Amino acid sequence: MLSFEEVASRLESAGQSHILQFWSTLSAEEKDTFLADLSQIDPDDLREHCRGAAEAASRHSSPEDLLDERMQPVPPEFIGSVRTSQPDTLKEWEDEGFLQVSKSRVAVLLLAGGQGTRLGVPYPKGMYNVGLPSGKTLYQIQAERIRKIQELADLRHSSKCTVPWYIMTSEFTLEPTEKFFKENSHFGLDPANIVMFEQQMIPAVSFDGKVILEKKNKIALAPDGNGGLYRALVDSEVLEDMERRGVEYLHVYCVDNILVKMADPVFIGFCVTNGADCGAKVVEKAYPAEPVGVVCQVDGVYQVVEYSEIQAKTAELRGPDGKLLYSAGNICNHFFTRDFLQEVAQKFQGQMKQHVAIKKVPFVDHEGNQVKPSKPNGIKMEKFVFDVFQFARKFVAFEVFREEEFSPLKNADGAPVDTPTTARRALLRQHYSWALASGGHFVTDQGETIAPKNRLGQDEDPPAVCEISPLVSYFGEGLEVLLNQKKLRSPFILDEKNAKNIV
Ligand SMILES: CC(=O)N[C@H]1[C@@H](OP(=O)(O)OP(=O)(O)OC[C@H]2O[C@@H](n3ccc(=O)[nH]c3=O)[C@H](O)[C@@H]2O)O[C@H](CO)[C@@H](O)[C@@H]1O
Repeated sequence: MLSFEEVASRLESAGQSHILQFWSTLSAEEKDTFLADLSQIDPDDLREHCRGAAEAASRHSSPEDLLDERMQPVPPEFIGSVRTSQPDTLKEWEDEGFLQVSKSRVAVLLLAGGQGTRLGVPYPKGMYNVGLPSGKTLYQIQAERIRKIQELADLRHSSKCTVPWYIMTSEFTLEPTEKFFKENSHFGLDPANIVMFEQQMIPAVSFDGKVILEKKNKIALAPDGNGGLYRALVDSEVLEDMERRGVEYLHVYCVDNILVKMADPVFIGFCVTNGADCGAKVVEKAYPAEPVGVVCQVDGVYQVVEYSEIQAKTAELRGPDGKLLYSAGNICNHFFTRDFLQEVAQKFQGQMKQHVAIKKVPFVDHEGNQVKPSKPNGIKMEKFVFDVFQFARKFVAFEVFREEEFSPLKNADGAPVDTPTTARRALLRQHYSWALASGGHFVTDQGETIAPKNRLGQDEDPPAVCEISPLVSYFGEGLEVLLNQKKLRSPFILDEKNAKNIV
């Protein structure tokens, strides 16, 4: 730890002496922790960060910052699609994916360092229970899908494979996530195959380029965006861990999509077969203002233009077929080879774009009072995970059906979309349709038939409640033998235990 004089001189050289303005009012203990925090900061990096943030904020949304004029849609022939591909082709991709999984070459990597501000819960989003009959949280669902995909690959190839689970957390989410996993016995997974690591936190900056003080002895810090992944992979030696385990392919995904197909063999197989080093799953965008990034080209290079950075008039453009021109909606499910990640970490990480977010950042005023601002007062700089697509030798996009693979939890109930209610409904609709397709018939508690409904309206709950554990079926497979010609009493929960009793 540096001395007070050393820290003071470093902060002065970075133009940030105000950080110590309350020093004389702090207790000995407060001084100690503050000094320890400040000793970690490199003055050159800090000066550069503050200068860059203020400059980027002043340019924010200025015409030269806009990408709209330089965008082109992805040519349809560059998108693989579950919708348009022949069943044989899909099966070939799936076989290839399962082969790679069975050889323990595939890992999943969860981006879980976000603060989940829109959902408004004080704990990590993965711990959220959307109110399924089983009460399972997002983390539990994901863990069980990993267990199932391992089991399915082992059955096909008589293997004993592992799909390691890498989890990127931040200062906000690491401790509660670790605790939650321990309390839940890692949901039946071997803890040796769960690797949690932390992304970097960076200071929030005022519009005049000064670090914001959150408390008298604490600067306001925020995670550096999900693109902080690439630095964290190096800092935490995660790439070495992957190499040691023989992992070659990564499925990177965001925490809040209740329908996420962990280590999806079809997607992995599609990317591997096409020799891609980088890939993105997309769904057709539902409406122009939907808050999803669009996969497209900018100056001929593949990238995602984030929903916060596209102008409404561009998002509303339609092609001759009447469909949105920019319709390849990013669902934050990416494929990377380990080699590609290695290359990004070594060569390109420093070139990644910094995105500006103007936010309300709580601060202390000159008198030392804590203030919650009513309007935005600070700049947070973020990197985005998809900003490495431009460095890929071969980038591919893969279109999947929204109702099968995408229902994100972003907002609290009461909002019109992406809430606990819509996530729960999406999962229960899927499981209901799997049960019907497997020949099951739903009945009420009194044994009366519930008329099956093969087509449900967009916001419609299924007429019967059915939840199928991922430990029984990963994506609808293997259910005929359990459910065909069976009367299923709603609410029907199919878990490992009653699956054994049925057979
Ligand atoms: C930058 C990015 O990927 N944007 C995508 C993200 O938007 P969206 O704005 O919804 O992104 P979120 O803020 O929810 O973050 C996505 C994921 O990244 C994680 N996270 C976020 C910030 C951070 O510093 N560290 C971190 O790990 C979050 O925990 C989450 O798992 O999902 C949408 C689909 O649902 C996509 O259409 C957007 O293109």
